[in-house]
Amino acid sequence: MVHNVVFVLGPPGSGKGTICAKIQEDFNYIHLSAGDLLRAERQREGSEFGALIEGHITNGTIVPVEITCKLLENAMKAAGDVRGFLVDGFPRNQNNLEGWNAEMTGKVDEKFVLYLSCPVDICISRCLNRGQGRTDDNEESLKKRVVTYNSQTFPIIEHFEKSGQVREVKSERPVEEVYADVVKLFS
Ligand SMILES: Nc1ncnc2c1ncn2[C@@H]1O[C@H](COP(=O)(O)OP(=O)(O)O)[C@@H](O)[C@H]1O
Ligand SMILES: O=c1ccn([C@@H]2O[C@H](COP(=O)(O)OP(=O)(O)O)[C@@H](O)[C@H]2O)c(=O)[nH]1
Ligand SMILES: [Mg+2]
Repeated sequence: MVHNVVFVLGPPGSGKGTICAKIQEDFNYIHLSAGDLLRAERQREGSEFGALIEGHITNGTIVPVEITCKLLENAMKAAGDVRGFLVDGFPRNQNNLEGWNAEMTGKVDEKFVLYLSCPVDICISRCLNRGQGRTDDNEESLKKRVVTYNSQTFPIIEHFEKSGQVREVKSERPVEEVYADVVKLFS
């Protein structure tokens, strides 16, 4: 079975998780947050990757694609017959993109990339107020995450832009306004 996939990218705090949860509610798309899958794997009893994942998350660096892609593919297989998947926060760099293409080509139909763009100062304050007790929502980690986003992840958005696959929605606005524009992409 070929899985429909929409990538959801944007800086930390741009609202990827929030918007994906709303899309999942209103459309038969399943939200797969790569970050959430990694945090779950980090906690999993007997995981051999726990410490490695924790190090990357605290440092705002990016976990090797072999780990993340496997978690994503397992989640897709477990979901059964749905309209598609919102792959939230992935691919985050060239390694992720190449690994995903090598493993998933022929298994997925990439519909488009939803890019939530938002000024970095707003993103940082949102993360600092997120209140989810994450080990990376602090000034030090956020500084590193923004450097990683600018140097490694934004070039991936530019890659998709070259083939006209990017749908940008400005997300510094209130959630309702952002979501009203996002809905048009799924209707
Ligand atoms: N449009 C918005 N306006 C104000 N706050 C928002 C908006 N979208 C998300 N938030 C809040 O900002 C924080 C980060 O949102 P989240 O969805 O976790 O972003 P991301 O997954 O891109 O890091 C959360 O506390 C969320 O409630
Ligand atoms: O495909 C991914 C997704 C996330 N991460 C790591 O998990 C952290 C948090 O990612 P998440 O998407 O949850 O952060 P958000 O953008 O939602 O704040 C990132 O900074 C990375 O360290 C990763 O290595 N690969
Ligand atoms: Mg998120």
